[in-house]
Amino acid sequence: MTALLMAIMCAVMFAVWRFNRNIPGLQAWTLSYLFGFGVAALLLGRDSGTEGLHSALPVVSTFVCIFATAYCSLAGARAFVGQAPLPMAVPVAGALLTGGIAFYFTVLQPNVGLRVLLGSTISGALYLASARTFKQNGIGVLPARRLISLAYGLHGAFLLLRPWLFKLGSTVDGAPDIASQLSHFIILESTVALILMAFGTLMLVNEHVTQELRRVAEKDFLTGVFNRRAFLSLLEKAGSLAHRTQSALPVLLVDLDHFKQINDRHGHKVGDLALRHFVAVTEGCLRKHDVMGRMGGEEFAIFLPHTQREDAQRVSERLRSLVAAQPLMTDKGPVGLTVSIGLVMCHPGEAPENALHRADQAMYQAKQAGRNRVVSLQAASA
Ligand SMILES: Nc1nc2c(ncn2[C@@H]2O[C@H](COP(=O)(O)OP(=O)(O)OP(=O)(O)O)[C@@H](O)[C@H]2O)c(=O)[nH]1
Repeated sequence: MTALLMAIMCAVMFAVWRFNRNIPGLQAWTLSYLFGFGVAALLLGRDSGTEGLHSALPVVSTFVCIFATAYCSLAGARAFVGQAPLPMAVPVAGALLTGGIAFYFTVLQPNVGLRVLLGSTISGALYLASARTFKQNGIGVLPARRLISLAYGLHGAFLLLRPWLFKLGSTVDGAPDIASQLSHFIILESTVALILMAFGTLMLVNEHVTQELRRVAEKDFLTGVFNRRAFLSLLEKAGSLAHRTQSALPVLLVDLDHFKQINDRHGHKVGDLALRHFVAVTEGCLRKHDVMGRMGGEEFAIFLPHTQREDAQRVSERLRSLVAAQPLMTDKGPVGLTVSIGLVMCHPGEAPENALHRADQAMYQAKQAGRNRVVSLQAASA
């Protein structure tokens, strides 16, 4: 039954991976289930009484497959949360060590207890490391990470305890019966843990796809900042929050100067690079909770929550001078950029579109006054 379940989960994981190859970690998790199926098939061989598992090769293979199952889970977790892959030497050394332990305690110094203790400790530690990887990366906010981290953690802890359960079982009356029941329990536990992990993995896939869809719907493809629609909706929310506290919200409209000339002189590709460069410079100048969006073409809007007019004025000036001081470096030399900025305060109760319209007027005045400057409009006209 376990082998059948593993085969089904393996096929499901493979199908999911085949259609979602860009999801980090999924390939490693699919491999993990493949090795898990290998373990179940090898154990099935033993249950049906084949000769094989009495010799060293199947025992070594089972141990290496158990190690590979656990290692691929960790590799998947690391890839999913964006950590660098471990050097290839780590899994190779781990597989050799596990295989060596299995061989040594099967052929040279037969000792099932020590063999199981060492093998379980290695894979238990790997599952705990997988749980820790998710715990350190957003477990609090994302339910899929909570589930998979719990499944990895519990399974890891159980693997570490397993040899001691056997030891305890062997000291009570009716030891052979207890050992056999423990074996069945262990297989049951592994099956349940692997099913939970598979559910967790599928939920993670769902989380990733949902985040991707949200990103595509909300973000500007070229620069990665919010698109116009998403920016306006965030501005509306921030505006109503500011309305509750009766505070004004600074809104900036930033337009790159003579951008058409950059495209004409250096080509559209350099124009695109210039837009990205501008966004990078701006993001370096803003705080974490400031929000930026691309309104279209070479026009961007920014709002600065919890900021007074004087501070917003300082931020605008700093942004203007930073952009002017940091040209885009290309193969053919630096390409200078400047921006014209319109700054207004979105007053409590004012519609975001109206504030943006006023910021646009301020920006237009900055253009008219010679560009590369900030114009701040004082009062709402609506
Ligand atoms: N490379 C690139 N160019 C773009 C993009 N979107 C809009 N543009 C170009 O941006 C230029 C904007 O030109 P204009 O509206 O005349 O403005 P400008 O040249 O910046 O002049 P001022 O705003 O008056 O300083 C046009 O040539 C558009 O083709 C884009 O995504 N990539």
